[in-house]
Amino acid sequence: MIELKNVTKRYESLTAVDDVSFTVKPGECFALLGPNGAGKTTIVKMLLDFTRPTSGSLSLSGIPSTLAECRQSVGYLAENHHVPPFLSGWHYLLRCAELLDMNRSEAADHCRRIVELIGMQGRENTKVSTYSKGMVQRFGLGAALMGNPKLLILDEPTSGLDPIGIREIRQLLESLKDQGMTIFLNSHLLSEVEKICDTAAIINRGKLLVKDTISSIVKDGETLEDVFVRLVKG
Ligand SMILES: Nc1ncnc2c1ncn2[C@@H]1O[C@H](COP(=O)(O)OP(=O)(O)OP(=O)(O)O)[C@@H](O)[C@H]1O
Repeated sequence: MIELKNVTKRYESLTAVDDVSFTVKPGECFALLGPNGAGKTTIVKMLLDFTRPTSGSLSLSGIPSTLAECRQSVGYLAENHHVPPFLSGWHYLLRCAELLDMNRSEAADHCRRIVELIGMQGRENTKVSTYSKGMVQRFGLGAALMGNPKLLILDEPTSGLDPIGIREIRQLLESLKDQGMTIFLNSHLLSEVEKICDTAAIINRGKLLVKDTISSIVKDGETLEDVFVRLVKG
């Protein structure tokens, strides 16, 4: 589903991503982990073609990341995604659907399905300004799901959320995963990653330290946080 082959990204003298290769298979729930400045967002930006690698290549569903068609089945939720507070959640989703060239009645049918998927039935008609951060994030995820993606790319989906909001997003991601969605997420919340994800990669200063199943990375008696600290501190 996702393949990085010897990807390097330099910003002048800084090597933000250094010869990174890994794959994420269809149906996998994958977390890209690393300390601040490790290169996680730079990898996401290259997958979305917001920036291009200095060398190496990235592909989605076998199609190079530089070609727009590779993102036809991709939903993306940026870190600190903004949902206009003066709209209702329903109107926000409806606007997103209309941007996808659906007519009003198709858009309404589709949005009803999305509202159900994100578990916001009964709350969709109140203004976003009255929502908790977890609810706002659910609507952000709803927008990312609008084009019926097969792959979701989420940059820090639980950033700034309280434990209840974090749990809401986890439950939503678990249900999407059960429906066969491939999920690629950047996160600092290692305990959450351990609960949701099948596989993870840890990068530090642009270099890949490990990419494997969580069960292979985390040995008996350890947590993902223990492994993370051990590998990153070297
Ligand atoms: N446009 C840019 N120009 C110059 N340097 C950049 C640019 N974008 C990122 N960097 C640098 O590249 C490195 C990797 O940044 P990146 O944002 O990918 O890290 P990150 O792992 O996502 O960090 P965080 O967890 O803090 O979001 C950092 O040193 C950052 O300062």
